[in-house]
Amino acid sequence: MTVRVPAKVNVQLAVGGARPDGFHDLANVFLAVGLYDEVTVRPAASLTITCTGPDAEQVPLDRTNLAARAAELLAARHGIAPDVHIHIAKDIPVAGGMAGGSADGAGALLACDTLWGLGSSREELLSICAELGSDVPFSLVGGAALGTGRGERLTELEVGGSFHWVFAVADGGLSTPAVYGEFDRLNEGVSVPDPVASPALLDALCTGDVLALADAVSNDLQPAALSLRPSLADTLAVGAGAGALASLVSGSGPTTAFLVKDEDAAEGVATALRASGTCRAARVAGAPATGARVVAV
Ligand SMILES: C[C@](O)(CO)[C@H](O)COP(=O)(O)OP(=O)(O)OC[C@H]1O[C@@H](n2ccc(N)nc2=O)[C@H](O)[C@@H]1O
Ligand SMILES: Nc1ncnc2c1ncn2[C@@H]1O[C@H](COP(=O)(O)OP(=O)(O)OP(=O)(O)O)[C@@H](O)[C@H]1O
Repeated sequence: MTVRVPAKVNVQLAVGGARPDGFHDLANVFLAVGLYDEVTVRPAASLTITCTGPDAEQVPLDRTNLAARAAELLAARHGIAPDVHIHIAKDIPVAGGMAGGSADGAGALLACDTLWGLGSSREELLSICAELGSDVPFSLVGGAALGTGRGERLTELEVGGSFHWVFAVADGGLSTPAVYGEFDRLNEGVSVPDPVASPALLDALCTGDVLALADAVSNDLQPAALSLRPSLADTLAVGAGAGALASLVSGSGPTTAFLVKDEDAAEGVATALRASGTCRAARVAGAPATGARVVAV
């Protein structure tokens, strides 16, 4: 049973002050992009995981892997043993701010639910996703959605066209809690406003207007990611100089995202990024992408 799950970019990430539970309230506009992990599950004597792909050695193969946790949570809810082998074919950068681990969690959940014939409702699956992590519900749903609360409460959004993106993959990852911690440090003594979704941005998604979307994108975690990884400013400058309509850090980074007009512009920006030596790789991807779905039985 194989499930394909997309990466995400946050076209708006408005971050409120730290909550008593350590999380931050968000207005998080997710857009699924066409870079995918594939999660395959098959019956086995016990729960085991393997992973292949360019970043595979950075992926934990124990029970802390979000795919393993998804299988365990689903099995526990149904009083069965999580005896599956999970294989992750990983193409989403690890610790890159593109929700790669979340994609694997959502993928394993859907794959196990299908393999075990449980037929869980969308609501049941989404509630397990929210338990796994703030980004996991969106990995299941895909397309575009506004996430509120800590990002797990989703309202699906209409997208009136397709968008072209280039992603610059950085050397090494950034820890999501460390980036939120740096956000708190940079905002110490400042009254952080409640996060609100931008009407102009939602409108640009709805109409498929790339220029309006480029004007409206924003990421409140970008200053924190740049503070922890100042070299990302060079990558952003290369993409902007090569004609990207918008250049921003993807979520908590360190992947940087470049919105471009069309496929030709994407190739131009990707070539400039590769030649610049400011990133490890440049990947072209379209959006919106569909959420987790079974691709092979
Ligand atoms: C940066 C984003 O990727 C944007 O979509 C997400 O907000 C992060 O989502 P995630 O990786 O699924 O994060 P979780 O696994 O839920 O939380 C990891 C850690 O990130 C911080 N965190 C996460 C989400 C949130 N709304 N506020 C936070 O402060 C907390 O320190 C938390 O302990
Ligand atoms: N299946 C998985 N794939 C990758 N990392 C995982 C997985 N399960 C757990 N992890 C752990 O989670 C950490 C963050 O990895 P991940 O690729 O999800 O980061 P991210 O894309 O920055 O996340 P997000 O954008 O949701 O904040 C890794 O360093 C790793 O220790």
